[in-house]
Amino acid sequence: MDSIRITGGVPLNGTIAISGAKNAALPLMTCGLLTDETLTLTNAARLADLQTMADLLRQHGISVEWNGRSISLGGPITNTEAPYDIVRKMRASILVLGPLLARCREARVSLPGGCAIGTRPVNLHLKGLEAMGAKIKLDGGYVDASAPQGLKGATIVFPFVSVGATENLLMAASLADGVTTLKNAAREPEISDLAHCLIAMGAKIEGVGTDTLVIEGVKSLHGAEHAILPDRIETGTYACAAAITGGNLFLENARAADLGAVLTSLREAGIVVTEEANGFRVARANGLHGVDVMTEPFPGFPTDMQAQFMALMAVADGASMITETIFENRFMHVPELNRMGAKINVHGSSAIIRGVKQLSGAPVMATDLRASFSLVLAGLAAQGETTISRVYHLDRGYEAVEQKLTACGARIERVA
Ligand SMILES: CC(=O)N[C@H]1[C@@H](OP(=O)(O)OP(=O)(O)OC[C@H]2O[C@@H](n3ccc(=O)[nH]c3=O)[C@H](O)[C@@H]2O)O[C@H](CO)[C@@H](O)[C@@H]1O
Ligand SMILES: C=C(OP(=O)(O)O)C(=O)O
Repeated sequence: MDSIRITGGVPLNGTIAISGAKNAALPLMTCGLLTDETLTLTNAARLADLQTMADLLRQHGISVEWNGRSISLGGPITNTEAPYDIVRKMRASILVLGPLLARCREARVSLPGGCAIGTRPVNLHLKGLEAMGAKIKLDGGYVDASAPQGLKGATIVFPFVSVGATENLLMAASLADGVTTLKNAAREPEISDLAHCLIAMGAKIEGVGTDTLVIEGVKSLHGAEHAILPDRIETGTYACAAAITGGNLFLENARAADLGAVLTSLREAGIVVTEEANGFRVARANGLHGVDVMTEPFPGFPTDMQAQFMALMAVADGASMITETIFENRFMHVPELNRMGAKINVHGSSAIIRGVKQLSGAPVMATDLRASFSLVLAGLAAQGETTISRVYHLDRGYEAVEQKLTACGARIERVA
């Protein structure tokens, strides 16, 4: 298993090109199940999770061809089962359920199970599909779903915001018979990106970007070409890298509008963020102050930025409180940051961080994707050497980490 070794203490300076978003690419790839014609996605990052999704789609009979940064997907579907061996690697695999059911009127998809950050049930996905006429049984760890007469439009009011359930039902509704209304839908930029791709494929969707999506089902969808939006979480992560090292980074392709709450918190902490053509610049001018944040659905502060922001707060002047409201167990990075000299206490869903002057390098272990990068950030700022093991978590969602950071002055290498 690979590890990453970092010798900290170098301010990062230069340009980092932001890749296409993992969390947009995964649902977009499942749109390949909605038509036999070719769907081409450009600006795709080379990430382990996209490879896993490619493996899953191939298992359904879809051809998946990479050409540089483009992925071309083409039908027909020959198998409607999503097996445990692939689904267990990546929870986003559940996103094949809606498209398979809408297209083939049946699907058997392994239940994804929990993960390091929480139990993560899929009840909202299943209830929504049932409201659209699907019959669902749980059998041997699998969701057995069928809709012999096809899916029907329905009004679905989500009791709380779910990104994945909104995506699954948005795709299913695009091919259902009649009008579907999704209320209290997620408003993440990745949902709008998915809606724009579906519209390019011939779907009829209104309310894009709002919490009410109205979808008039069509008989069939056609091929299209769609550019995946830049990764707002990768952007926020490298913004924290500039801030924590006292550096100055231009984040190329980054979209400030997708990062409102993160940039507000960075500015409150004393970080200078300046919009420029085709991106923005993040620099630490003077101090770094502790600020409180609470994770919330978009447009609030994203849970996927919580661990990285905590690493930054670990070296801020004064105390801060970070409250996690989305996942019940997303503080696995705390003991590892504390091993590097941070002073963080967890009380229920909040962490109290007392900033320290300096972290010190240590061997630490990555527990999930964003927790991994919080340790990279801590390592970049720490005195001495940090070795992070289990970096396969990092490879799920960050492209070319060592190359991007080395080009800006970091001393970081992968050790096989
Ligand atoms: C591939 C992808 O895009 N992943 C993102 C997606 O995950 P994902 O789509 O899994 O996250 P959701 O928005 O669905 O989850 C939000 C909360 O709702 C709960 N829940 C969700 C569905 C359900 O049927 N029942 C239920 O109880 C979850 O356990 C969680 O506590 O959004 C999360 C929240 O922004 C991000 O952290 C993930 O990076
Ligand atoms: C939690 C994440 O991803 P996933 O939903 O795929 O586990 C993430 O991207 O931070």
